[in-house]
Amino acid sequence: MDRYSLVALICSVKRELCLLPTSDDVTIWQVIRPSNLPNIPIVGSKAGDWLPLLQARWRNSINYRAVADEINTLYKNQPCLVPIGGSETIVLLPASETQHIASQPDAVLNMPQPLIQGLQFKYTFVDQIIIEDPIHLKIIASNLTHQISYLIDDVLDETEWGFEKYWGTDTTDFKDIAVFETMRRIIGSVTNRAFVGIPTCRNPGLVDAGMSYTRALPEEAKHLRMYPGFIKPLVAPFYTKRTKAHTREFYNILMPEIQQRLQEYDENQSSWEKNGPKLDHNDFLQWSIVQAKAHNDPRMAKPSTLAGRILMVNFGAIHTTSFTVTHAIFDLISSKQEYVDELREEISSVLAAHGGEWNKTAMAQMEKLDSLVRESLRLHMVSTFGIPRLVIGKDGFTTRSGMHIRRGNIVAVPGKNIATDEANYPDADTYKPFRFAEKRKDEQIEYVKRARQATPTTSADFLAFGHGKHACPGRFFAASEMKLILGYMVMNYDIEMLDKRPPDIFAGVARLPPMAAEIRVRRRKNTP
Ligand code: HEM
Repeated sequence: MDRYSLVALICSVKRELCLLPTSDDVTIWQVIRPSNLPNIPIVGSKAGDWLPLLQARWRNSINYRAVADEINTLYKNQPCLVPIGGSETIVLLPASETQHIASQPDAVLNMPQPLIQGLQFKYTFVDQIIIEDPIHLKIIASNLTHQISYLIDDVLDETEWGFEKYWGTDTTDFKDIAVFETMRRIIGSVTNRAFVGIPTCRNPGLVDAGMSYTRALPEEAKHLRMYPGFIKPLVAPFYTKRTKAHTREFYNILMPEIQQRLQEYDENQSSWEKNGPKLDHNDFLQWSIVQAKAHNDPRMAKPSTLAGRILMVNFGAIHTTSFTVTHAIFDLISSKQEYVDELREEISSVLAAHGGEWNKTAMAQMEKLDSLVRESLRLHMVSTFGIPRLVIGKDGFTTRSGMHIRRGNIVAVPGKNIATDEANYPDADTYKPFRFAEKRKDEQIEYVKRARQATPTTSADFLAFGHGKHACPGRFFAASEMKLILGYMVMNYDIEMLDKRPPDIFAGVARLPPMAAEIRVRRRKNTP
């Protein structure tokens, strides 16, 4: 064991015993303070444990499936503590608290803080101004979402390019395809088409650097979290070498495009100010430049800050979308050929009614395609826990049932269990791709509920995109992108059905698709 790991181990044991604080500020009181956690059952602990939190953390870390089962059977309707290696102990509240948590103000339950602390952004993200002033949230929620209908042609063009490049055009022989590996590349280019435009989006180095950054970050953060705040600045340079290197690669590829756009903006600024901006580029980078120039802090328009924002949105968008599309493909091809046929029928008839054009209205009418995406999100939420929030209110947080939780704790609800609860979804463990499309058509259900079955709609029973004011702002774009990619795939490729779905991978609180699994595909004849 090297000396860094030894210090990390000692610190993590001390933290378990509540002898060390979990925040970055160390005071004597924090060092000797008693436990801040509420006195409720601990998942993974056993009668007779001497150090129940520490022993449960150890057990939970080596068998995460057992944790999920225990929560589902014993703690469905009562709160519990979930200690898991590499993360804070979570105060898991029952499903009945979901709406109450989601509607709390940031000053009581904070959403970004668990993420910022959990991912140790202070050390793993180079430009802190992006964390402090996340204007990208507004750009995603307003520009990106409002521009979806204008971006459809670009997304389709990039989807075609990606499938031809990574799945091929051979209409004679089937070939083996690694689903996740090819999807992450296709989704990387498609998403970046909307972020930085063509040709930069097709640079494989850009997608690779963004994905490698996303992969390295949780691992580095896991090590850093084991240290108390005053040691972190000393050890961070050793632990963050990979994220720093991938950030540099990402910036180097983007810089020429950013410099050129900034120059173009400066040259045209006076005419744009007079006649309104004429945007040759309709993408996230251009919207960011316009926002940054209007901002009163000149640091916002620095090329490195603009590149950092693109890296941040790559981090939020590409892994999540690639995981979901991979799940959706495996779910579909491990089910029934009839489902594929039904989808093709729906897509063909809707496209025929729209002159063969994929547009916003046509896509809204593809309810089975939409339902299939939502069903896979329901069954395979990336994180087992929904809406994690840090209690920052100075008086703590009181649950709907009256339990008091002190400041500094992280609360969440069992998102995965909620999504597979029979009370919410009949036949909950069964994959029914058109479950939500059928609900939309069911006249027995009141109109408002029927209308709330589309993929991006969040609710207390559907937490794949979170819920409340911090629900994923990219979900409208993601839903359209996933529908286009999956729709294009079923219309243009034959895929050999599987007898059995390859199992998901459990990694801590995350549930990932079978990343290395392959399928057999062949381009369909007579496709455009
Ligand atoms: C299938 C794809 C996606 C999934 C499953 C997903 C899921 C999530 C979830 C669970 C959250 C946390 C919400 C909460 O705690 O209430 C979130 C937040 C976020 N997502 Fe997504 N996301 C996806 C795609 C995207 C895309 C495409 C973008 C960008 C275009 C994006 C940008 C963000 C951002 C910026 C946040 C932070 C929101 C905030 O701080 O208020 N996501 N996402």
